Amino acid sequence: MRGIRKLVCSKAFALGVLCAYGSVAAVFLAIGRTTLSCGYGGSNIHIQEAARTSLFMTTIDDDGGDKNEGTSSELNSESMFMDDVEETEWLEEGLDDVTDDSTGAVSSIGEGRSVIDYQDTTAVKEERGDANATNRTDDMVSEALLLAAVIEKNTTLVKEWLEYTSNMTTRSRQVMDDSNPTTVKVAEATPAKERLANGVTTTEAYVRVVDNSVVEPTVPIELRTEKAVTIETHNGLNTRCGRENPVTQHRLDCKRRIPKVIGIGMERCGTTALLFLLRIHPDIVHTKPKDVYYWNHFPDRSLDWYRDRMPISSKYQVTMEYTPSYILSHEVPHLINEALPDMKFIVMIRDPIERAMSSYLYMKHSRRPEYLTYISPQPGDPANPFLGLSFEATVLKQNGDVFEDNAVIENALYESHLRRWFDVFPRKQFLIIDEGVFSRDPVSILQQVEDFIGISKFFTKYYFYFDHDRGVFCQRVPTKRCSKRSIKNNHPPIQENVLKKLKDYYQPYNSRLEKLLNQTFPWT
Ligand SMILES: Nc1ncnc2c1ncn2[C@@H]1O[C@H](COP(=O)(O)OS(=O)(=O)O)[C@@H](OP(=O)(O)O)[C@H]1O
Repeated sequence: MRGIRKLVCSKAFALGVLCAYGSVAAVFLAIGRTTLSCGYGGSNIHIQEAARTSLFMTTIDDDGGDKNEGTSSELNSESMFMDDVEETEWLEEGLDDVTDDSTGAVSSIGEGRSVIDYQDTTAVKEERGDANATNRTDDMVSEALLLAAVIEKNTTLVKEWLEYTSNMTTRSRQVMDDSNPTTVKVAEATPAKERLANGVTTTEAYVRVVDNSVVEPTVPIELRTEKAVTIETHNGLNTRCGRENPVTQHRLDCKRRIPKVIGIGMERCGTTALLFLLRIHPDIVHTKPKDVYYWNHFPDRSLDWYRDRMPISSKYQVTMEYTPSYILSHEVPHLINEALPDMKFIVMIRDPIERAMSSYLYMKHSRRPEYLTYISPQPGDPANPFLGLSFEATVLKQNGDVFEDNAVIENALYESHLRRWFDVFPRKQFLIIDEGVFSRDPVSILQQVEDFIGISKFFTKYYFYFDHDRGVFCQRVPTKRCSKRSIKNNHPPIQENVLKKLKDYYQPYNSRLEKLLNQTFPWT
């Protein structure tokens, strides 16, 4: 049965907010009803309505079956949500150039502001007329604030919501209790569909509220506006540590933490892109730049030193660092195991020949001497020995054999590298990702990462778009960002005879890898 309650907030000023809880959390506004307010801390929330805007909400019961359908294909193309999105470039080499404005990202929805006016909570209580009214009122007010924040993209409301939820009574306070690992959490508001008819744009959004005491509180909301409004997602309202709110910082226990997840490989396998896309998850924080090199370059320094390299996180977040060169080390697995035996590891791998070409091009273009010696120990021009050396001359010795000691080749012997780690840690502590799958369908991979790390389910296709010029998926919200330099498959062709030699060389390693991982790869 599909649902049922409809809310209209039109030219007449708004109205009321009711959140009904049962098997679903439902929210609706009613025209001309009691005006409600959130009477906490002496402050009321008033949102003014602009003329000619109507807001129309429909909630759908959870047996509707189609709550999340339609969120993918429609969102895969650039839509009206892109209109006023700023594009910011990011660099492959590091993420430190990227300003993180995703914290509590809120922006004006522009014209067509809707109005919600929350007044007396007791009215809600009377309306409900049952014994649990007080707790429910708290929930209702919380939901109302949240919705207002979602709809209005209003920073003040977001803060109000955070403050309010931290002052909630009984059941909700219990939820916020330190001993309880989960908390009331707003995960997302995801626009799912958009229709334009008779000059009216209708946007359907899904608001996901994670609350460990409410079952299935996903609330689909339909917004109908006479003018197009931009609905974007605000991430992690109550899990991220903000800069300007000491109360919230205290509640979230904001401090630096040792990572729970480390990306250990492989270089040139999309590791920067993975971390970059992961970063919009409200439950993840990561180092900038991504490589820390603690375990392989500074193992004599203390764990406190390592911790100091980490970003500030809340107690609801997971800290990550990604140093792809760790996987090559013989000592690092043992060092980590001694100090942090429960560590989880992410390893990205890729067609070894593609990886070799990517590595070659990267080293060659970087022109850094330490890289150039990797390309080939065969001297060329004495003044600049490796510049201009071809891929073929880099991967093959003068006698035509594969140059197996060369890092461009050797790093892609995934099976032997992984085996050293599997000897030390249980297999279940590793997530192995094929870059080919990641580049085609990053959302499925990001969802696997969510499961692997054990964080909330957040990722949908809404957050990403495919950049046809670069050939890669990029971040869509809160701002549009993409790799500056990545142009996928921009590799020069490899001579047939060299390609065959490389395929033959990697073949036994690749089949051992498939056995080790009990998994097949298109490039084996
Ligand atoms: N979104 C996305 N999806 C999939 N793959 C992507 C993406 N963005 C970048 N790339 C490709 O990743 C390659 C760089 O890998 P790394 O970031 O691991 O390189 S590094 O080790 O940190 O230098 C590099 O590969 P090549 O272009 O073949 O060199 C990038 O193109």
